[in-house]
Amino acid sequence: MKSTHPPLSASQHSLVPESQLVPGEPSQANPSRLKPGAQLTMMRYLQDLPDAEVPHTEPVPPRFHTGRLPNSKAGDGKPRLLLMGQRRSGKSSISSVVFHKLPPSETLYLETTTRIKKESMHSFMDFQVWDFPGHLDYFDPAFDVDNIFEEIGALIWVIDAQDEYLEAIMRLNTTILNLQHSYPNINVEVFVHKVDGLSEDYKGDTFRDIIQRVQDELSDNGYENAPVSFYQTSIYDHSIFEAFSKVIQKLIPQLPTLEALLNSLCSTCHIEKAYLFDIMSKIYIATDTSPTDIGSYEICSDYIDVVIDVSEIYGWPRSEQNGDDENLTETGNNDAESLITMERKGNNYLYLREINKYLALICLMGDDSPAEKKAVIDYNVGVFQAALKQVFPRAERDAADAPAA
Ligand SMILES: Nc1nc2c(ncn2[C@@H]2O[C@H](COP(=O)(O)OP(=O)(O)OP(=O)(O)O)[C@@H](O)[C@H]2O)c(=O)[nH]1
Repeated sequence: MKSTHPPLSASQHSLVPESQLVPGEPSQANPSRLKPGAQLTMMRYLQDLPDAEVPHTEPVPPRFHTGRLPNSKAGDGKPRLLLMGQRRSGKSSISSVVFHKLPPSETLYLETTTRIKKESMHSFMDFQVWDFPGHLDYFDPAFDVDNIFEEIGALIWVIDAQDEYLEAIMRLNTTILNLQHSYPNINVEVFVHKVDGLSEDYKGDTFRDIIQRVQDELSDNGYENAPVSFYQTSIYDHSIFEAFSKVIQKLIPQLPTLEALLNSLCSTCHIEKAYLFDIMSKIYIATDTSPTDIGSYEICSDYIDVVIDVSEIYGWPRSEQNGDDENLTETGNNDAESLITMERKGNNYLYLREINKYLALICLMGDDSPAEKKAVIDYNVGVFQAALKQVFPRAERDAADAPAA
């Protein structure tokens, strides 16, 4: 079938770079609404300003995604996530729900953690999750602080929003200040947790109050730019997965490349939103740069569950071959089990394609994406998959080495 759509290319950009815009001339995409006279007066006014405010040009270090692990000495690409916070704030529940698929209601029976629980996760990248008991003071001289913080990717601090949180904030502030001193690059991710039990108004107020208290303390100590982020989370909805997705994304050096590839795929195939999911945890490791809403994430995440359930019943052992180009099938997908489904859900088409053992691509398409385009989408997703192989060669190799599922 011949198609008029060009194949996907990572270097496709249709936007005019900002540097090519002539200053003072309205761009075609955004024509000035000022009349020529008014524009002239404004130009003169700006030129005549004796002391126009000059923006601060000192290079600001990247606060969030740095393209490398914030604190990995060994550089082995195995980040460590630390879960810390007060007792009963929900740390073990989070780890069990996200990484072990424990139904949220069963976290009621989890026992309190008494010693540091270390778990290794093997997925598209290997990482460790360390669950800390709530009562420990990690900066006590009895602890080897370097051993704990030396190679971490992110510190996730869990605050129970349904409980008194002042003490939790005090401990968080002390921890951040200590870290700023010795390990300023560690991402601190604050989960304002258990928000499911709060009314909308109270939830917003609590969230703002916590942010304000932490930021005030940091700026009082001269750390305005500390890499601290805040999320509202609950294990009873998708918010915990979405928050974890954002935490993990900051640890993926290839993120900008993945986003560029997904952007190209979306514009080439008229896809509204594309997510690259880690199948095991349902964390999305990248999405295109169009605005994300929790609704589309929820649809995609539920869809993965359905596909996994169905493939457990009707799946087949994947090929052990590491598909060379000449062996590729028409869909370009010979080396991993592939599952393609188009389904109408509301006004959307959903498209899922297993990219390798660990990753699945899910695309949301609007009403204007008729099923006839599927061949083009298949082709472009095949190209995307080939590009991904170069970005994540390790994941592909492991997928091929691993015993058939
Ligand atoms: N409502 C609500 N309850 C939660 C949530 N997450 C955890 N919980 C409950 O909080 C309680 C404590 O959870 P744990 O995971 O044991 O807390 P922890 O921080 O690991 O506690 P320690 O091991 O003592 O440090 C459990 O009863 C969970 O069911 C949440 O998102 N919403």
